Amino acid sequence: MDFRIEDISPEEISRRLSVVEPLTESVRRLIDAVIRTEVDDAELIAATERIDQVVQTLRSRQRDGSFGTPYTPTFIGMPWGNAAVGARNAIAPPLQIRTESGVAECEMVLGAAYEGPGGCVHGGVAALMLDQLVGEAASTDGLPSFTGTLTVRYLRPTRLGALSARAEVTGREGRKTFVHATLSDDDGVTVEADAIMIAPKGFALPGGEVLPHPATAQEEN
Ligand SMILES: CCCCCCCCCCCCCCCC(=O)SCCNC(=O)CCNC(=O)[C@H](O)C(C)(C)COP(=O)(O)OP(=O)(O)OC[C@H]1O[C@@H](n2cnc3c(N)ncnc32)[C@H](O)[C@@H]1OP(=O)(O)O
Repeated sequence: MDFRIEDISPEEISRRLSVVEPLTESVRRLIDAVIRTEVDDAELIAATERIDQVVQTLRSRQRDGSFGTPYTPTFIGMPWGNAAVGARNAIAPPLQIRTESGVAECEMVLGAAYEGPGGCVHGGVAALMLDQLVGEAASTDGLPSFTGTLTVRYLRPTRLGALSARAEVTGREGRKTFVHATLSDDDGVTVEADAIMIAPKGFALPGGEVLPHPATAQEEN
């Protein structure tokens, strides 16, 4: 995993987010509109041309490859291309995750873009959201962890609409953190998951230097 440092202030992060988050929301509205529109073919073709013009403008200056996760020197992460929570990623579900020691939770409203079985949330989307939540719950002590194993049980279909999710650390063993998570609608839990999260041994800087992971350092001492 590459580890890139970008030396910017929290104020500069907020300024950048204040510009890109409305853009991402606008693209989310576009995705929903494309799925649900009933305009005629001529309007669809005209819309395609207008959207392609916007894409061309955005591509006039573009980074190579993916966005990555830059960190500030004080370890504020900027995972803005992330598939689950990226502030610049309109295909990410709209999640505002809150964390406290060993716990991560959020409410969300999922629309047409997240459909699997008719009218219901796609199982992969449910797993994506729970994967992110278990990762954030496991990382609340500042030791980021990878998902080693994620076991998901779909108890009943999850209707699209207003939902909530919660993950809680249930145990730790060396570099392993055990986390239980649930996705719920108004009638209760629809999906539950158990994860074994593993703190990696270190982070590779672009130059090849590896920063030791604090949990590994504890193991070695
Ligand atoms: C810098 C500051 C940041 C600040 C804070 C930021 C917070 C930021 C929030 C992030 C939130 C992310 C949420 C998204 C989470 C993903 O989506 S992560 C992406 C999906 N996962 C992956 O790509 C992981 C791929 N796998 C790997 O990289 C490696 O296999 C792993 C998981 C790092 C383990 O490798 P390793 O360290 O070499 O493991 P190893 O030494 O063999 O084993 C260590 C222990 O783990 C066990 N283990 C190993 N693999 C597994 C496994 N797959 N399943 C179960 N147990 C396993 C072993 O049995 C062993 O157990 P013990 O013998 O100690 O009891």
